[in-house]
Amino acid sequence: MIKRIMKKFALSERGAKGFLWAVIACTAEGLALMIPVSLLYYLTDDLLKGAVPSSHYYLYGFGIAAALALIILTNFWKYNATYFSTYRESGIKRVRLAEKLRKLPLSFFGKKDLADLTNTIMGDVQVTEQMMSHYVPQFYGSVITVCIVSIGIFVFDWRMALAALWVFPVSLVIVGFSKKAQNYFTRKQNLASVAVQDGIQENLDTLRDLKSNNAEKKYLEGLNQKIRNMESRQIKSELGSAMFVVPAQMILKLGIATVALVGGMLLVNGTLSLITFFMFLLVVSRVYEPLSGAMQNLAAMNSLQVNIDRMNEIENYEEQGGERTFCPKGYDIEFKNVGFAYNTGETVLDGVSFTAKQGGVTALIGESGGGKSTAAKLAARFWDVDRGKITVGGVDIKTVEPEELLKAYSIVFQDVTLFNNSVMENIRIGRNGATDEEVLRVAREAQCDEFVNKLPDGYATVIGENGSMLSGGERQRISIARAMLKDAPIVIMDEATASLDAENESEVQRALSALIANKTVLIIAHRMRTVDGAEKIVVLQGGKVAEQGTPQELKKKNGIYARMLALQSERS
Ligand SMILES: Nc1ncnc2c1ncn2[C@@H]1O[C@H](COP(=O)(O)OP(=O)(O)OP(=O)(O)O)[C@@H](O)[C@H]1O
Repeated sequence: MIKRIMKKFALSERGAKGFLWAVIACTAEGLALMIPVSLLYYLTDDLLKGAVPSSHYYLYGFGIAAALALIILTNFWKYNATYFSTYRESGIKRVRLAEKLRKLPLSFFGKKDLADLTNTIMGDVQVTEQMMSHYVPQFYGSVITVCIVSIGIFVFDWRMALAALWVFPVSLVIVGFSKKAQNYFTRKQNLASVAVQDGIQENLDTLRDLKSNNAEKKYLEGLNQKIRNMESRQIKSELGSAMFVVPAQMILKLGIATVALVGGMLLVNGTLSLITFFMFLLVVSRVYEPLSGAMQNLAAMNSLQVNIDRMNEIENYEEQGGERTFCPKGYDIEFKNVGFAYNTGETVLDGVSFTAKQGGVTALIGESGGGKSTAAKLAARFWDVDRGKITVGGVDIKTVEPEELLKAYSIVFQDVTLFNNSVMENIRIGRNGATDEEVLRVAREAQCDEFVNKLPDGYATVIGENGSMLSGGERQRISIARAMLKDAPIVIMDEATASLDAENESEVQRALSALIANKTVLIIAHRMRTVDGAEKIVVLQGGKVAEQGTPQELKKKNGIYARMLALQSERS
């Protein structure tokens, strides 16, 4: 049972137990609320007989006190079981999802956009939290309460019980039928709202380009259309829910009418006592309430499965696994007949084989789109290869847990990511726990000192979101300092010196040569000047290795590299 609850509502074992407990608490509260009805029944019976016998005074007094105490206690229990356990579970869920995202391969993020993922971690968890605390246990609790009360009232009078209870199966069937339609509406509504979030985020990210291309107006028109579409989806979803909820609630209310009608007829032909009739009127006035309330949120409750499915999609996605230990024999990186395609299915690398030797620089060059960045990312297991293998020191990197593997890598990306924190902390990300002195040393070596000292608070200056206060070259130097601090045996650089002016570049190059001594260095370069000192050059063209060798060998070969070299020296 616990396993089924865990699966149905995507709960942890503790959460499933908490949910079961919450349903029991809601049932107990529903039953406790029936005690005053029974007391009223006996009291009316006494009054109809003439007077309340004095021996019953204590009974009623005790009954009222006990009913009150039970109602308060079960209410408190319900509150505790539903709200507290759900909020605890939501916390666990958010952490679990975030933890899972950390372990997912980048191929997953290629399929999902950021707005969609944020929507799942924040939005879907919040909807589930709201439903699991306010409506779902209450719904199940009220259904169980009705079942228990039904047994009781059948014992009293089966004819009246039928008149009172026929409405329950009918309204539950309507609820059941609406599920498919509700799921459809919710899915469409979710897609529309993710499109709006995406649009807003994209608008903010690309504001500068939109303005400079005078494309803002056209973009905003598109965004307005998305917002209108979301509005219309929301209205359709509400209408779709009302179409089922209103009839189901009306049918529930019909139960009171049929009790009055059947009761009146039975009273007239003398087969029903007045007190039983009165008791049924009391019961039907109470027993429909919780179910009718729960139906009000039927739409959200029915569509809860959509939210749960979206969370499960993340939780069930296959992680990049592997050993938690990485003991290579040296750090040579070897590509062996590597083939790879992104989610789009188009082959990006095909039969790529080369070795990047430890203690030397291997430069990847070639036409734009030739697969250089892809090869570098595969070398760090950002994606797994489709064919062939990549080894580091003889160990297939597919067999090593990515977090463990990346401890051996320092990576300087072309598009540097900086955090809205101080320069000092932005560099320290390279090695958690590095002392201020160590950070200052690498910052000096990466030529950061001069520009950082001009900032208002030096190394303590907070540099804005993604380093918005800094120039491209400055951001890149911070990222180089980070890599230096990490001091890992493998260095991957994606045109790391692209944004530096000539003077800075030669200084950073000098610093880089200190960083890369006796390391395996894979550098993606567009400028031939950067790669002239490399031990090996690999030319990638159309996803295949077109040439490889030392710069001298390739110059002699008079092929692609020689042509690129000639072209660039012509330009400069
Ligand atoms: N995340 C991705 N999803 C799908 N296709 C991608 C992705 N990244 C790159 N590609 C495609 O893979 C091919 C190789 O891209 P890659 O970035 O590896 O080339 P590159 O040689 O580094 O190019 P450049 O010199 O312009 O940076 C290109 O056709 C590109 O469109």
